Amino acid sequence: MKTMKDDIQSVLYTEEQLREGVKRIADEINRDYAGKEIYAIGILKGAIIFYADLVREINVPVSFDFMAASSYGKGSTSSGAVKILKDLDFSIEGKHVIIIEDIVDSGLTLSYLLKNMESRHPASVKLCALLNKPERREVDVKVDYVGFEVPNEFLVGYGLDYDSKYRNLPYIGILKPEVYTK
Ligand SMILES: O=P(O)(O)OC[C@H]1O[C@H](OP(=O)(O)OP(=O)(O)O)[C@H](O)[C@@H]1O
Ligand code: HPA
Ligand SMILES: [Mg+2]
Repeated sequence: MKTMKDDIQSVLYTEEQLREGVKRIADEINRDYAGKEIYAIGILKGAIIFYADLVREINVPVSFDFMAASSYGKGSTSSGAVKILKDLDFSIEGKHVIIIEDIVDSGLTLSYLLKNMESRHPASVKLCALLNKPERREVDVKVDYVGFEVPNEFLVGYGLDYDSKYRNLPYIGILKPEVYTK
């Protein structure tokens, strides 16, 4: 029987490496936000696994909220348009917001979300992404907290999908090109 693993060319980050990366980011956040409270906005669906692991390493109070914004359909490249599919539940006015993403690729999603959040008058907004793929950047975005700089390959696992699949792989792998070019 064919398994998800058969579609993976190689493992880029093991569970252990991901744990270390998450811990490194959390340590920075704990240092920067000591004595404050955080309003953590997870971007559905890709960020949820990273989000769940990250918040458990943060030692200041964290309020949870989520947004769904989609720029990708079935393909492996961005369509350019960002659409809000689910908005925040609460106001972020006067709050210290951290936007939590799994990956920054073209930067379109995060740059759109950053502008959108800033218009709601939070006390501060920072961007946090587990993965950064700078080679594919189309718009400039400054990511404040990054776990790993990744090569220009299509990645899946630990929340990242292709065609809604592979999100539940516990590691991050490079998807075999024949899976998305066929
Ligand atoms: O920098 P960009 O080129 O904008 O790409 C990054 C975004 O694309 C993916 O989400 P997607 O829109 O595919 O939805 P998902 O999180 O539900 O997988 C990923 O989770 C980021 O949110
Ligand atoms: O490499 C990727 N994998 C999955 N989803 C993505 N969205 C942007 N880049 C990627
Ligand atoms: Mg996403």
